[in-house]
Amino acid sequence: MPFAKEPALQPGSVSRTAVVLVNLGTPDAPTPGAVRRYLKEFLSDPRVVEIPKAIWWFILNGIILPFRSKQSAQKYAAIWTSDGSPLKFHTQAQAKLLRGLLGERGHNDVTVAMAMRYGSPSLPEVLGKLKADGHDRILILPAYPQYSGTTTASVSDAVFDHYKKVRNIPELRFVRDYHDHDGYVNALKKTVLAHWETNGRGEKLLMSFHGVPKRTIDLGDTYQRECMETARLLAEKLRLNENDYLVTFQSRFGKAEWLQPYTAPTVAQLAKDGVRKLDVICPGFTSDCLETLEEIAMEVRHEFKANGGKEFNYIPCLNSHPAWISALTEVAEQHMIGWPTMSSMRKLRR
Ligand SMILES: C=CC1=C(C)c2cc3[nH]c(cc4nc(cc5[nH]c(cc1n2)c(C)c5CCC(=O)O)C(CCC(=O)O)=C4C)c(C)c3C=C
Ligand SMILES: [Fe+2]
Ligand SMILES: [Fe+2]
Repeated sequence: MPFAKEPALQPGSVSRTAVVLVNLGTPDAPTPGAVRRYLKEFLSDPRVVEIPKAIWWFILNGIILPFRSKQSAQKYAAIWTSDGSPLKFHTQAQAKLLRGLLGERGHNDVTVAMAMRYGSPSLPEVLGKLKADGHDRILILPAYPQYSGTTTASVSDAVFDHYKKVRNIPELRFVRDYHDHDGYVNALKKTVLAHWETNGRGEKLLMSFHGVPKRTIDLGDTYQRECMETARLLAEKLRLNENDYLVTFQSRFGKAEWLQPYTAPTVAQLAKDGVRKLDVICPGFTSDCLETLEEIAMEVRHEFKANGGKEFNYIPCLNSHPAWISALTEVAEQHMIGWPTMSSMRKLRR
C-alpha cells in the first residue's frame, strides 16, 4: 500500500488539537442526480445494509437507486432552504458555536471542523486538511448521541480507512455515545419546556427515534437500549409518568422488520383513540433534517390529522440551542482531558 511522504516539520512547529464533529451527510442538491450519488455512497456501506454484497449490488442499482432517488429528491426539495440542506447548515453552525464556547472556556487552541460520513465535506478531505495544518491530536465526535453500528461504527470505519494510508497518524480519540449525558438530556428538556411555554402542553409526548432493522438489535447492537435510556431520563427530568409519553421508531427502509413500535401507525392509532393534541420530539437527531422536517413534521402530521387529530406539535431538534452547544462542549472537554488545549500549554511537536 502506498504511504504518502510526510511533510518536513517546520522549526518551532507546535502540537495542535482538533475536534471533528461528524454527521451523517446529505445530498449536495435536492435533485435526482445528487440524491442518487448520496444514496449510492450511503447504501453501499456494509454497516448500513447487512445483505451479501453481490445480491445487494443488484437490488441497489437495479431497483432502489432508480426509484428512490427521484422520490427522495422531491422530499428534499420540500425542506431545502437558501442555505442548503438543514442537516448540513445546522451541523456547520454547531461546529462554529462549539469552537466559540471552547474558546470562552479557555480551550483557545482547539480547531473545530465539521465533516460528513457520506457526501461533503468528506472525512478524508477534512482529516487530510487538519494534518496538513499540523494537527496531531484529533477527537472524533459523531453527532449521534446513541451508539449504533450503522452510524457510529461507520464513522470509525471511515476514519481508520483514511489513516490506513497515512504514515504518521495523529493521536486519536473517539466519542462512542453520550445518550445519558446530563447536559444532552437537559438540553432536550429545555426544548420541551420552551415549547410547552409557547404552545401549551399536548395530551402526550411522543419521542420518535430513527429505526434500525430488528435483526441489528438481535445481533447485539446497543442502539435500542440507549434510545430507551435517553427517553427514560428525559421523561424523568420532565416528571412524566408512564401514560404521558411513548417511544417509537421511524424511517423504516425496505420490507424487513425494524424496531417497533413504528412512529406513523402509532400516531394514527393515537388519533383514532381520541388524542387531539400531540407533541412530538425526535431526541436522537441533533440537527433537523429530512427525517424530522419532512417525515415527521409533514408526513406524520398529515397521518395524525387524517385520523381525527387536531393539533400536532413538532418540537424542533437541538440545532443551535445554547444548552446543546454547552453539552457538546462538555462532551468534547471530557474527551480531551490531558491534551494541550490552551495556548499556554503549547508544546513543540515531537
Ligand atoms: C437503509 C438503512 C438505514 C439505516 C440502518 C439507517 C440508520 C440511521 N440513520 C440515521 C440518521 C439519518 N438517516 C437519514 C436519512 C436516511 N436514512 C436512510 C436509511 C437508513 N438509515 C436513508 C435511505 C436516508 C435518506 C433519505 C431517504 O431516501 O429516505 C438522515 C437525514 C439525512 C438528510 O440529508 O437530511 C439522518 C439524520 C440514524 C441515526 C440511524 C441509526 C441509528
Ligand atoms: Fe437513516
Ligand atoms: Fe425517512
